[in-house]
Amino acid sequence: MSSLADQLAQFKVIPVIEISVLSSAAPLADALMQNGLPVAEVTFRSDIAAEALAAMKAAQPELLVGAGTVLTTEQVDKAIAAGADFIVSPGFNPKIVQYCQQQSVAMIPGVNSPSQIEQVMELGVTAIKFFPAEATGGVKFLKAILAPYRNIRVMPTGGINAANILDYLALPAVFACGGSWMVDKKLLDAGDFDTLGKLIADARAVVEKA
Ligand SMILES: O=C(O)C(=O)C[C@H](O)[C@H](O)COP(=O)(O)O
Repeated sequence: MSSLADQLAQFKVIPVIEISVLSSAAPLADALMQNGLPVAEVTFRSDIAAEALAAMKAAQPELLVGAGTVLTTEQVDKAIAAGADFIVSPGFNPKIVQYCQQQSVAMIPGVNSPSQIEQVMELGVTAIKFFPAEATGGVKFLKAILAPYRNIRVMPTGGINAANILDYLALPAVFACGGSWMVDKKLLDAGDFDTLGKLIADARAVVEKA
């Protein structure tokens, strides 16, 4: 089976979603499928994240759905039970990385320094999230910290949008970027799936140029 990074690389942009209204989950899954971006990272920032993730999988079983903002092993259990295809964390918590390895679920920890990169490498991790990408120093900083490391693949997230995503995707180590601009929370909570559908299709069109 191909690695998680290889699977995510086909989409180039991963919608990072915060769902607060459970009834939005299924139509959002439909909008992602219908507009050419069949992938999602559902953040555990909301209380209903696990239910929303399960509802998205139930509506569109082909959708690749990860759990984001996973901060505890209990959340890993919840995400797996809900049908998560992968786990993402904003930071590097060795306990969570090792727990995911024991559970055989693919996991991408967040890092933003050379020391953290070396610590994740120690655990056999080869795909990392660079978070918060723009606030940490953007493409220039990422290029500089990656220079010494050969086998690391990166998913920058945080402050990425249609105007800067191609600069990140131009780096050979970057397999995809996380971004929330095409799954805007206000539109989601208001149930405006027409506008969301257009934003999703536009995001897909932008990364096609990479
Ligand atoms: O919670 C996490 O683990 C995240 O990665 C969430 C990020 O902060 C954003 O939701 C994505 O960043 P933006 O595209 O700037 O909105």
